[in-house]
Amino acid sequence: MWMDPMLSRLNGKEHSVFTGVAIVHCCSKDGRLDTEVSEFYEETTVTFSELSEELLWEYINSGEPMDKAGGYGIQALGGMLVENVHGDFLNVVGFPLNHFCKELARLYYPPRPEGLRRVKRDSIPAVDTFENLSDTEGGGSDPGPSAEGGRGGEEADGDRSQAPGALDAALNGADSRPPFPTGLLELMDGFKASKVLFTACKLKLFDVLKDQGPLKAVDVARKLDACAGGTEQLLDVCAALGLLEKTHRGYSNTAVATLHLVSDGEHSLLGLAEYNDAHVWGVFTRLGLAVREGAGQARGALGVTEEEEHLSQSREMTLQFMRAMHSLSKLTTHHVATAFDLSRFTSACDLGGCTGILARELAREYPHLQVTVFDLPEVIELSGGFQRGRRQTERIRFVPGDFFKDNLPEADLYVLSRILQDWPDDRLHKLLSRISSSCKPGGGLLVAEAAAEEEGASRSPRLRTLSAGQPRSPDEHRRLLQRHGFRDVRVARAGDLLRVVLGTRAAP
Ligand SMILES: C[S@@+](CC[C@H](N)C(=O)[O-])C[C@H]1O[C@@H](n2cnc3c(N)ncnc32)[C@H](O)[C@@H]1O
Repeated sequence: MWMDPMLSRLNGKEHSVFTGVAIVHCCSKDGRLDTEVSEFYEETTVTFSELSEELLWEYINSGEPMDKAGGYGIQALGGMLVENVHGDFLNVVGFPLNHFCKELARLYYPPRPEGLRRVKRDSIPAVDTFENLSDTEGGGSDPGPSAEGGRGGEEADGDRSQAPGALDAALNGADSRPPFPTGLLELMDGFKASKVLFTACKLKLFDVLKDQGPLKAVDVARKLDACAGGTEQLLDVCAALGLLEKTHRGYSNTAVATLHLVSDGEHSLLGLAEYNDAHVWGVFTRLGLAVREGAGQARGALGVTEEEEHLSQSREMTLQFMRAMHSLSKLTTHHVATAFDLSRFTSACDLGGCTGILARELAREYPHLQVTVFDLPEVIELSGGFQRGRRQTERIRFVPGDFFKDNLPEADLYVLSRILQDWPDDRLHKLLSRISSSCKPGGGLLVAEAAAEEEGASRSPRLRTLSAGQPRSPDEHRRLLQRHGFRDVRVARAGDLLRVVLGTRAAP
């Protein structure tokens, strides 16, 4: 449409572009036509430049129509009309393409329940913009004053003019430029996404939205007692990361956030996020020092297990560690307890059993099993806090001790869940040899460890701690148990994260 009469009214003003889009998804089911309508709204603010009448006429006389689908053309000469865009640039040009693509992905590729949806890099707002966190308007793309329309103009039209060299290369069927290093750039940016997630968790953002969402940014800021500009940017990045939903009514939690990021959820991973932020983040910042000077010089990043380093520290840190282990274990205990039929055993001892969460699952799954949780005294002392609200079965008992020094409780099944990978070989062999001595012939050893990379584990087990131990292949696990007197060693996958190994103690 021609905008001449409107131009003089917009000159130097701020204007909101508000677009509503409905996606109608149709499919036929048993001869019936099913339809699903997904609607969303996108609001973007355009600040128009203050132009002299002379310049305005230059633009009007250029015959360049503002002919976008209900919006403004900001390409070529149109670029000089716009001073600032706050929000999605494509929405101004007439269609909120970024939001539209996200909606399509949500409709046709819903997030896998166990993982966060990775949103295409282009649509993730630049986290660097957090540098300007004041409440004054600062974000958004700036098409710049150039009469050529700059970057914005090219994107709006999809009319990317090719450099002569590129055209030659295309014609010759050869492009000498290296492929765009998307994966590498994502890797370099990844820590920002983690920090955004940790910060949102720490601020209890997902709790606020769970109880009161959807909320506008300014209301979230008020509830968090935080700066409005910074809160809005945090909310937008969380939305781009698939943690929040943004509509014209405000922000609300996505299903994955409701399930895993609110504090009182049955499947909450908040404890793990808090621990990673408070402890693991610091450990990894010392990685360079640990690599250069060795583990002894820079405790924490290499060679010293997480728990060894911090269990000697404060009670709060021990609790934080236990909350992290507890929330992670909740995802895996059922798989570990049921990977093999353990009904032939009548007593089990979970060495390093922490809060007792696996013990509870074992007791639930095997009604005749008595389970002992054996862990360091400071951990056992705090384990009571994790039993609240649940009926503590009489078949579970908690025993304090050090598995390197103290007598191991008697049991016909010993369990080591996520223990071996944290220890260097000498400690690991010491522990296995102590278990082997305590275990009677016919008894069992059940080991659950992170699956190694080659088995398609969703993330590298090595990355988990960069600790002194190492992830092992199924064969390596088999040999390890055989070396310590266990036979009939069987290996199974336990969900996405772990591998479970079961061996039977041979007669000496
Ligand atoms: C990585 S956590 C694993 C916790 C639990 N097994 C799980 O799968 O979630 C290691 C556990 O081993 C315990 N631990 C570490 N050193 C120990 C020792 N020397 N004796 C007994 N327990 C120990 C820690 O307190 C912690 O609970």
